Amino acid sequence: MAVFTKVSDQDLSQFLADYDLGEAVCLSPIAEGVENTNYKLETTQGLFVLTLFERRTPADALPYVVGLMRQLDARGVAVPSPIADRTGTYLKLLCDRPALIVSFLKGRSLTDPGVEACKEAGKGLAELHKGAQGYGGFRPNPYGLSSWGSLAENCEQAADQAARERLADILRALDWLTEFWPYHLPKGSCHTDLFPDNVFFHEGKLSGLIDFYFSCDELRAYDLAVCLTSWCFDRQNRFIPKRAEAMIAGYSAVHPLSADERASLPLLCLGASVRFTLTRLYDRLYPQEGAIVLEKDPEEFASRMDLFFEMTTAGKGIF
Ligand SMILES: Nc1ncnc2c1ncn2[C@@H]1O[C@H](COP(=O)(O)OP(=O)(O)OP(=O)(O)O)[C@@H](O)[C@H]1O
Ligand SMILES: N[C@@H](CCO)C(=O)O
Repeated sequence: MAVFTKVSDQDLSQFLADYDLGEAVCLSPIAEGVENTNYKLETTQGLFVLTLFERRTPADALPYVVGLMRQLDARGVAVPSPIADRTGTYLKLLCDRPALIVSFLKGRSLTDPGVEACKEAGKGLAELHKGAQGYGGFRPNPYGLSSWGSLAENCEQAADQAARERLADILRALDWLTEFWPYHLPKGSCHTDLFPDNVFFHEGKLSGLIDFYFSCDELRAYDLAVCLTSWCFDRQNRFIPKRAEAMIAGYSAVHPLSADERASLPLLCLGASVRFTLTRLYDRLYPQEGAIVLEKDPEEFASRMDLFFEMTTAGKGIF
């Protein structure tokens, strides 16, 4: 359960006084997530999500995120609608944290998505990329390639023996990535964290994309690689090529994917698995005091990193 910051009834009623959302009925902590504090907020006018942004989501990044969500929402992509207060302000302070209210979306995420769900997710990502076209904001990726070296150094400073061994693999992968990163591929506003837990399904159809707080300008094919790396493994952590095939087909049906982008996918999947191994390792080595949070296992992505390293260095395609 990710609750880093507790909001009292008094804090909440003062906060809500600026909005046209009626009176608070119930504020309940949300049991998923590792990054920010999330509450389900019920008011006399309906259901919402209240997010307080924590250490990986700095206040100066949020106008980009909210602007992107508003554009996607306006273009009919299924994302939560940001809610403004009476003065038209979306981002406010609550308990000394930047805070945002968004609409509550229907549906549930899948814990073990099959081939059809992977296809839908590929389509959903492509709709997001299409809907983001022309967005005027700019945010470099705070957790992109250029950040991985210093994240690894920070991890090294607090590493135990097991972490040290993994860091050696990470550094080896980083050398490869630095040498061959395909900077020339097309960029756009990307989600960069579209894991299965950030995609909702309702009655068998994709019903919502959430958690835009890492959104930034990135290679679009890297965004697809994040999805491949997080959706296309089974519960035993085995890569399922049919899921990857369906996801790429779903994406390509909505948004073009060049031969060059496609050929770069194994390397970009290696990058994505390095990113998530590192941030998970960092969170394990530097836990936040007083936080209620379910730790995510760095090994899950470290073994995916091994697989994509092998694929990339052997010059194999994604299947
Ligand atoms: N708009 C929404 N509508 C309904 N439920 C939501 C919404 N936003 C978030 N949630 C719920 O809150 C949970 C956590 O949200 P979110 O993924 O944004 O948190 P996080 O801490 O950033 O997590 P992550 O570990 O994925 O980065 C989601 O898994 C979902 O159950
Ligand atoms: N989706 C990420 C958390 C956000 O950094 C993970 O599962 O590690």
